[in-house]
Amino acid sequence: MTARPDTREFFEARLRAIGEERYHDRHPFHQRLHSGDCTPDQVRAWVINRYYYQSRIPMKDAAFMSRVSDPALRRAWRSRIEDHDGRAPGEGGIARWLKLAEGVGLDPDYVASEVGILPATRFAVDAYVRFVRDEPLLLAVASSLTELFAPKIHADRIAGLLKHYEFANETTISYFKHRLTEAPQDVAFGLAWVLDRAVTKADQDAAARALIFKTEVLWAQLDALWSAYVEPSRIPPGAWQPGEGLL
Ligand SMILES: O=C(O)c1cc(C(=O)O)c2c(n1)C(=O)C(=O)c1cc(C(=O)O)[nH]c1-2
Repeated sequence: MTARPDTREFFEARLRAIGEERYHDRHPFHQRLHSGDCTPDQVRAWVINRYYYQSRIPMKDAAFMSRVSDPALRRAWRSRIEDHDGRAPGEGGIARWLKLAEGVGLDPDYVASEVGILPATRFAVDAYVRFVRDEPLLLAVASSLTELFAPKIHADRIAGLLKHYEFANETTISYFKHRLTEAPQDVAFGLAWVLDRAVTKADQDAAARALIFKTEVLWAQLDALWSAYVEPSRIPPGAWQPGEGLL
């Protein structure tokens, strides 16, 4: 006998519970960052490594769209690429991230060169891009649903950075301000899409696992940062050394 699927409401609650338990707002690195306890070099390490995640998001969205035959789904998805790449040079999330990089004293060209990224960051982020490229579309969309939990972390980050760090101002936090409006639109669409399609127990279980996988992609990046740049600091060969890539 096949197991009975969850109701739509129960399944949504199950997805949300995954965020409650596993989203990276619970990671000690974020708690340190948002409460003002990171040193300038720890903030820089976060900005450098997180750039790699940012840079791969539009690539994974392009990989996703390349597999979609439904024009309506592509139309709904494509704003994600423009959010990050902008419509002209100097616009969009990647450019805004590089403003943050400058604000913390990093040369944006160094950050954009992707030199010095931690090995585990690269592995985790590349695994996300591959997952979205290779897995069924339902799981690819489900893996984006960590964005359900992102507005809270972005709001906490804006407040925490403005309160505790001199570099924080309208320009340097503008990436996060934009995400406050972009992410809820994206995720409302993605959530409805997943809830409409994950109607068997097997699909619901697989979608929940995809979301867990994504929380692990995010968590692993912060574990890597902690291990390299917080006590006891063990910077892997080839990764960014404090003092490098400064303005
Ligand atoms: O600052 C964060 O904690 C955070 C988390 C996530 C996320 O949950 O994956 C994203 C973002 N920010 C973000 O800015 C962003 O553009 C984004 C896109 C996606 C995605 O999976 O498509 N996640 C996230």
